[in-house]
Amino acid sequence: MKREKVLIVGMGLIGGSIALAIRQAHPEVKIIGMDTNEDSLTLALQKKAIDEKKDDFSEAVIQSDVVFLCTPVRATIEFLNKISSLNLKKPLIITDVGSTKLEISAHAEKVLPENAVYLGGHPMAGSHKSGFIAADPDLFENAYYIFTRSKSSSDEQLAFLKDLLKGTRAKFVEMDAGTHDEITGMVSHLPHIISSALVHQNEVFSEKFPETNQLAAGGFRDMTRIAASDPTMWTDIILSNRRILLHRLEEWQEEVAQVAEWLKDSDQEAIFDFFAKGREIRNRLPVFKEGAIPAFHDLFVTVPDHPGSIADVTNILAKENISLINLKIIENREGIMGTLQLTLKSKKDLALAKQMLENTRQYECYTM
Ligand SMILES: NC(=O)c1ccc[n+]([C@@H]2O[C@H](COP(=O)([O-])OP(=O)(O)OC[C@H]3O[C@@H](n4cnc5c(N)ncnc54)[C@H](O)[C@@H]3O)[C@@H](O)[C@H]2O)c1
Ligand SMILES: O=C(O)C(=O)C[C@]1(C(=O)O)C=C[C@@H](O)C=C1
Repeated sequence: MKREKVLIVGMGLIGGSIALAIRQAHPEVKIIGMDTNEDSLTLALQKKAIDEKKDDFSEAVIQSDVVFLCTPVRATIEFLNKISSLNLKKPLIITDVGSTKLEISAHAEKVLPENAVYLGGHPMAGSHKSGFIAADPDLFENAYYIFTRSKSSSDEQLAFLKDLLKGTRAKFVEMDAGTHDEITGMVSHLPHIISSALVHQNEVFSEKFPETNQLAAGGFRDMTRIAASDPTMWTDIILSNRRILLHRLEEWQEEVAQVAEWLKDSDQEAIFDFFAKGREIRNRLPVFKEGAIPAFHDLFVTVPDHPGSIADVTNILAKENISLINLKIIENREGIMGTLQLTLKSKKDLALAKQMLENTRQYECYTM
């Protein structure tokens, strides 16, 4: 098996992070990038995550030894269709990073030509951020990276892929595609639906009470961070896992209806048990081991309310060469301190930005 040329289609958050991780562990590998977003490709070239960019998918596949499909699920299925009509002259390993596995792997088994073997992949780490700008070689460190094997794949091919991905420092696990979709439906897809539903409910509510958004504190923010994720990606995911999610949504409605019943009855004991058991279960969840890096690096800075205070903050960062992925004013009331949310590229940049801003004694900084 050769790994001279790797093609990554979709140079966004996940494709970009994979390119950077392969680059770190295997600098000799030639990485070709493809994307419809020119900005992501240009940045990937600048950061040397890829050696070249290509427009012609068929030509790029034919030249490659390994293809990573890192696009939204629907596009990934379309790319499998395109590969099915190619006349491959050498063996090809195809993998993907899609958040669902059953539909993609069944399709790959059905359409792929003789010389191609498919191994499904899904790194269980990510973010609500999109594009190469948010890519990070350490994104998958200590995270689970799930493989769903196709019948035609061999142990040797799986070992080869793991070695190619060793720079991710992820923990590789295997499971069947059906189990994968059940589990991710529960712990990833359902929470994204609930988070967006909460944001929608609040939008209608806040028309009547306009102060609502200013007052929303940690609880609402924690619950709704993932509602800021990419809509194409999430439309594809939930339609691809439709059957399973319809069950989970039914159960969710029962959970919520039960709480409403207890409230109607002012059933203090049942409500207490609900929260007590909830806390106990939440506290039992395994925590990220030392070294695991959250997928985003947000620093919250309280700034005095005077003209030019945002520029003062960005100037301090610029002097240290710290680049910002995003800057958001999340609280700004006249006459009092406001809060800025600065999104930084890495844990290192976050620590440096915090230190520099705190050194001025003008800003209070915190992370969540
Ligand atoms: N974001 C996460 O947390 C996360 C985690 C694990 C897996 N995933 C999965 O990874 C995949 C990519 O997600 P992401 O977060 O990197 O999204 P992203 O938006 O950051 O990147 C996707 C990239 O694919 C490109 N693209 C879309 N259609 C294309 C096409 N037809 N041809 C070429 N390029 C195309 C987009 O321009 C974009 O740059 C999705 O399938 C998603 O389900 C996401
Ligand atoms: O942290 C986030 O923002 C994510 O949504 C990451 C997350 C998740 O649900 O945990 C999202 C989709 C993936 O397929 C895997 C991970």
